[in-house]
Amino acid sequence: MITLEGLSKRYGDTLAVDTLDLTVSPGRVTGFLGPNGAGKSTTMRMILGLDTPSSGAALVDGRPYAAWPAPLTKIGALLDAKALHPRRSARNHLVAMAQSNGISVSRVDEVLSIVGLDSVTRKRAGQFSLGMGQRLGIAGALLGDPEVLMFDEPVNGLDPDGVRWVRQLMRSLAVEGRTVFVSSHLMSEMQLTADQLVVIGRGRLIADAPVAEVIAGSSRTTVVVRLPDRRDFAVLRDRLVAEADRVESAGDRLVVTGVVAERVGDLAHELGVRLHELHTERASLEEAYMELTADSVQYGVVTS
Ligand SMILES: Nc1ncnc2c1ncn2[C@@H]1O[C@H](COP(=O)(O)OP(=O)(O)OP(=O)(O)O)[C@@H](O)[C@H]1O
Repeated sequence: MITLEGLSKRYGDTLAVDTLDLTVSPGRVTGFLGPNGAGKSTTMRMILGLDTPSSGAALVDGRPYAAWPAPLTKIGALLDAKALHPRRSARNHLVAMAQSNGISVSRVDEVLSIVGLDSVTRKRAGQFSLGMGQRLGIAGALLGDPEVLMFDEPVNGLDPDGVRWVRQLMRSLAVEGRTVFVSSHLMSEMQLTADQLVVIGRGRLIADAPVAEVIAGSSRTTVVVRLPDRRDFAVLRDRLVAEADRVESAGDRLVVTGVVAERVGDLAHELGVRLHELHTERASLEEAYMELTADSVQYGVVTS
């Protein structure tokens, strides 16, 4: 489990992270989203003790990262895939990490095989492609068989096969009961991978909810009702106007925002009106995300 308690970080005039309170729970993949400059990397660096909070605390299973005697066995992370010694081989890079945390060398070969780098273990890390570097970084995160895993943009530079592999890996780590905290700008990928979403903007928490809830909360998620009878149509429309956020008429259809399909069905039943169709059109995660973060985009393009 990762716990943030009033976590803040100030760099000069910039409040990069602003009093974040958050629990990232085990057994699920938690997506960490936010526009450029929102404070995601800074938050992750503080969790790993690479940056000192200006106030508040970032705890891994109740203790700061540095308080764990062999931290790699508690939390594994991929932050910057390029942070490698360029002349060291993939294997030697991992052996050095293992030795500093009392991890057996046999585990190095195990993780190289898990990430599909067994054929290039002697190749220098400096000659790796971006995708191979990402795989090596993921191998490093898995090295200590930790309960908590954190990945900053793990699919960056991976081909479609690699992207799918990372998705399956994250899912299986969560199924094993681990805490998986992953940042990404790829909304379609997050929609497939994450169970829970944490969205921040300008360092502040905007949302912490299951993916389905974030999507359901979007104004682009609508309920569509089709009624064959004009009088029924008017009766249901007038009733919905009283409790929905928006009701639009489109031919023999009503398009309703802010009321779930179950409620529309119950109302139709109560009013004795006949329906020929009732379904929900869900927003994509990207649409829901854009709406949530519209006010916190630091480098957005101004349109009129
Ligand atoms: N070492 C630093 N010194 C000064 N300012 C910094 C430093 N690191 C980050 N910042 C600032 O803090 C804010 C948050 O940056 P951060 O990199 O954490 O955002 P992010 O959400 O990870 O962004 P991205 O999606 O672009 O990676 C930004 O305004 C950034 O310019």
